[in-house]
Amino acid sequence: MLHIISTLTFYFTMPIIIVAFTIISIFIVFKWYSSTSNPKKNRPPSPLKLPIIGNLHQLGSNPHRSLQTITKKHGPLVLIQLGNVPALVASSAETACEILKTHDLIFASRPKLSITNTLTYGSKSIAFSPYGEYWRQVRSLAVLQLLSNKRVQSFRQVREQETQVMIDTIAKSCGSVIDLSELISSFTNNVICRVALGRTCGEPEFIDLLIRFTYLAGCFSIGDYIPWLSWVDRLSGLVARTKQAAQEFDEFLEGVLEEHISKKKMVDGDQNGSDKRQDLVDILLDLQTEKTTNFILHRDVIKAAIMDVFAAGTDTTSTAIEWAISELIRHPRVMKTLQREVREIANGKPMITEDDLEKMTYLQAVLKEAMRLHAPLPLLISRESTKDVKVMGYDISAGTQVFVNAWAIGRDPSRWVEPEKFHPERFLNNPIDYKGLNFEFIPFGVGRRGCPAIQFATPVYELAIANLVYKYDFALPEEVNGEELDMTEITGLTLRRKSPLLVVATPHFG
Ligand code: HEM
Repeated sequence: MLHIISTLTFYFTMPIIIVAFTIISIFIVFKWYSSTSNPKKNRPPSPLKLPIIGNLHQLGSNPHRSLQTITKKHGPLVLIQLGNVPALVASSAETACEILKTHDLIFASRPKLSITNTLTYGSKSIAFSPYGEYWRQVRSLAVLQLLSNKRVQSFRQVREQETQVMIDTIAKSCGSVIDLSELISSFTNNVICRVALGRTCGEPEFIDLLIRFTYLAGCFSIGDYIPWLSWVDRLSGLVARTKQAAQEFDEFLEGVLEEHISKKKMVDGDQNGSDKRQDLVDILLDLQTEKTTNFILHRDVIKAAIMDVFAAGTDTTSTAIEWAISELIRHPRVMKTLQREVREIANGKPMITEDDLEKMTYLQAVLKEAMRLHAPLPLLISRESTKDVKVMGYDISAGTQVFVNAWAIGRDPSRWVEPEKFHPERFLNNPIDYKGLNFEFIPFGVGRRGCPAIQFATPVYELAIANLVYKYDFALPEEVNGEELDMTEITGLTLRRKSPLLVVATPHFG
């Protein structure tokens, strides 16, 4: 009897549940669609989207490539939907110019993303802070005090010494296989650590922390796009790992500040003025005590500024070097032409110095070509519109996230002849540069939020590459042909090689 009643109840209630579920689902989808599309507005073309997630599933593991495919079909300005967040994708020089120049002010903010917010003291770093007075003050402080021509010059010795260390380390490999990716990472880390903190920081715990930190800064948090799914980030451990890395980095930076404060007391007390060499922390602490800026340098601001140099400066620079050397190994003709140039100009001296670099026109062309094909930050750093605006005649709402696909723009066939080919000659006798005037070539971004450290970064990688190819001939292990080098990418905070660059280096000078 009981069985019959429960079976009848099941048969009566089941259709009601199904109907209720269907009505609720239709309602949610309808609400979601009407909130993400407004028929009165002239929106840019969009690919078909799924309920709730929109186009999130189409981003894949290499979003710069997936977005290039989408724009090939729908045009150079596309509006996609990432969960609840509309996102504009610009993939041509013209659309990038509209966003980064014509409407620079409206697109000068950054979206608040939970991971970088936790890692950078509540978005206090220059790179991730929203547009406003705080960002203006801290960026102009960095530009004037840390990244000026004079300051960059003062770190010349550090760059030259660390290049020498890298070259000497390779010399010790005695023709065996070396992991050039690891060596290059440790070279850029050493340069940045010495410039920022006055010492190298090769302790395995710190290297591990830096790897975790940069990995997390490039991670995607589902809660940023579909807030009611933010529990997924907690469940996956992303939130806990981010908090842990932020705390460990803070402890490290606190130690660095204390070290510098005690050293400063000793130097100030020493009338003979013993060691007066200044690193970035010294400069920031001096500014804090002198109160020469009308901006109060709280401890968190100093720590966030140091973090900027690590987060924005290490991976980007090492990635640029890694790709350039990879392309050279794959293109023996280009490698030979470059080696001829640097070897003629250096003329047998022990090391190439920064004075030699500007005479090396082919080197400049090689580096630009490598950067065109492998922008270290392929989608720059995402922006956010602060007002409703019209772009190329389309209506873009305030709060839209913006991706400028610098990687796709560098490979746009309407701008570049045989764009997929590594052909440095295209940059010889050609004024195109990455300083922000040529929108077909923007690996450093452009405008108010463009990279403020071009002058800082270029001598680091130019010097490294010039000396590597000057001192050594490179081959792949087991006599594999250079042309066969695997160039698979992996996207994180930067776009890196998936597999480490393993090479055999033979000294050129016996
Ligand atoms: C090859 C090396 C580098 C490349 C390709 C690069 C590229 C970039 C790009 C694409 C952006 C975002 C631009 C935009 O949104 O328009 C950026 C921002 C930034 N970069 Fe670099 N960068 C490099 C090295 C460095 C170094 C060495 C530092 C520091 C010492 C640095 C500090 C910054 C900072 C602080 C920002 C944020 C600017 C802001 O939001 O106002 N970068 N960089």
